[in-house]
Amino acid sequence: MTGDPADTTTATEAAHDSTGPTAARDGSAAQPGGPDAVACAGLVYAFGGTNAVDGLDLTVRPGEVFGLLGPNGAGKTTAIRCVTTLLPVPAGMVRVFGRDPADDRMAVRRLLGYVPQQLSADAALTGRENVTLFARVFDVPRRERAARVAQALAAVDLTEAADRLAKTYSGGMVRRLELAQALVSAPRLLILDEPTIGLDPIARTGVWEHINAVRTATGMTVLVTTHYMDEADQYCDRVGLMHRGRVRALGTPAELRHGLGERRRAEGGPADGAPPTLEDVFREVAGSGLDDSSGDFRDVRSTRRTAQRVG
Ligand SMILES: Nc1ncnc2c1ncn2[C@@H]1O[C@H](COP(=O)(O)OP(=O)(O)OP(=O)(O)O)[C@@H](O)[C@H]1O
Repeated sequence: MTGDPADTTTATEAAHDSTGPTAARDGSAAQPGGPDAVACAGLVYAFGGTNAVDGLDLTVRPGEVFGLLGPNGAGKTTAIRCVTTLLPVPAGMVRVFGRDPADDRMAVRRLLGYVPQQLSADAALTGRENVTLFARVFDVPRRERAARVAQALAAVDLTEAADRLAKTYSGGMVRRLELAQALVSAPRLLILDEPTIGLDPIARTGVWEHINAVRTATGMTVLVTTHYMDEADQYCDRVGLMHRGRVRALGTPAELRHGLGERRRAEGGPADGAPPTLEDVFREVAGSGLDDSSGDFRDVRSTRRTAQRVG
């Protein structure tokens, strides 16, 4: 995650960057022949003289769960911030369901729900109050609000805990509460930045199960960033392996793993060697560029901060 001022996302800001719950607002599950959920071509974003995103080409198809993978500092958060309109697009192209954020920022924002790495829930409010706040910010009609909030909380299994203060929640519950906040306005595209960072394995599974259940129930598109290759392998339809600002390999996890297996066989590798993992694929595409020096102090510090606040 970054250290720029835009990162100090408050609950209201995050609400602003997010959009809602259950069935997508316009009933839009994947539309055959419709525009891609996200399309980026040649996207570049620089901090000072360094290109954090360096010619990113990326397509997320309607209705899929797409994982953007990469180590600290790969440029995932910066790319996502361009898609969510939090950062301008200085060079290259970004479209969200065919819309250009530069033409109509608010129209793009209304299409998406965003759960940033930073805390977007208010510890001093109950779960229900937190989700209601987002429902108000996103203009969920007053007469529908209570039902929609209850529905979003139920979708993430927080009905029983809904009237407890968020500060009494576990890390996994906080993450699920943030998911409910993003779902309450029924977005077409749900964007999650490191949704499971800092969670224990059971809580991580719980978060993914809820993401998948919501996707199945609504057909919404999900774009998720993660460091965890095993999670992406298990839960994402397709993944993009990002390194130094660009996607270096793209496909379903199985395609990428099998492709590496084929290359190893063609090069005369041991026939009985362990089948490649997604992490092996990543190491291959990143080559010598993937080592302990990936990311800088800022990246590691922000990751730790995120892990601490949900842990
Ligand atoms: N505000 C900033 N000022 C200067 N450099 C920045 C800023 N934000 C990010 N960077 C740099 O841009 C690069 C990409 O950062 P970004 O946060 O997009 O990566 P990431 O893949 O999301 O990493 P993480 O998983 O740690 O969040 C890194 O080298 C980072 O240090």
